[in-house]
Amino acid sequence: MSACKIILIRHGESCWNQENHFCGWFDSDLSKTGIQEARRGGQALKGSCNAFQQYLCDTLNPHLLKRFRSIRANRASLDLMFLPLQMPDLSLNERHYGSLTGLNKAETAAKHGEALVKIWRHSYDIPPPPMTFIMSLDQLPCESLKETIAHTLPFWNEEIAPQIKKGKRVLIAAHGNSLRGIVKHLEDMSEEAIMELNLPKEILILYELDKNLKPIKPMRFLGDGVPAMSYIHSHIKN
Ligand SMILES: O=C(O)[C@@H](COP(=O)(O)O)OP(=O)(O)O
Repeated sequence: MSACKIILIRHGESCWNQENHFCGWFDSDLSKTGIQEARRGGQALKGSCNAFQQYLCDTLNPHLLKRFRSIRANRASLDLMFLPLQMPDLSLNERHYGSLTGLNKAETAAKHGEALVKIWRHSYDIPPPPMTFIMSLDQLPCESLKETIAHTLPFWNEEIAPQIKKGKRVLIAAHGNSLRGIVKHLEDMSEEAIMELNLPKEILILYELDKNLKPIKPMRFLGDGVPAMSYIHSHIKN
């Protein structure tokens, strides 16, 4: 098998991102900026990836796909309907932010200190404080990145990897932390390195993989207005 390409894409800014709330599993709609970012992501997809054959997303994301489609209605130039959408899967959902869900990130950092909040946000195996009320017994009250990877990886191994190995070009749309989990797995990143990694929104992230599905080159950003690569190692905003 020759090198194959996959694209990862983090959704555009949601209203809760804009208001600086911890989102986790909360399904916030896109902000105006997020809609523009989705449009930019769509244009980049159209320009760069017309050979992509499978679109995988999480259960929180279908409304984002609808956004792509409504943007298409407004702008005849944008056509993403060619991409077959695999049924959204819970495995790609965002990390559960526990009792931080809905709190303001800056206020939480002011209350508990930047260092602790950075650990809650981006460490590998330290979860945020748990939710005190849970809806069902099989629901975790909060998740560390390690636990997120534990529910994402089987989907990668059982659904995504076989499609890539069959030669399909796969596009995965998901969230900041569920995608950080995939990147950690692909790049065998250390716990220290993953702590510093933050992915930009609605920027196409291209990986070229070998037959063992390991990157043969560093990730690349595609499209117009892409940030410098240094963005991903430094940008954690409150
Ligand atoms: O849950 C959230 O608040 C953000 C990421 O949080 P941080 O990694 O910035 O803490 O996730 P997304 O908006 O990508 O779904």
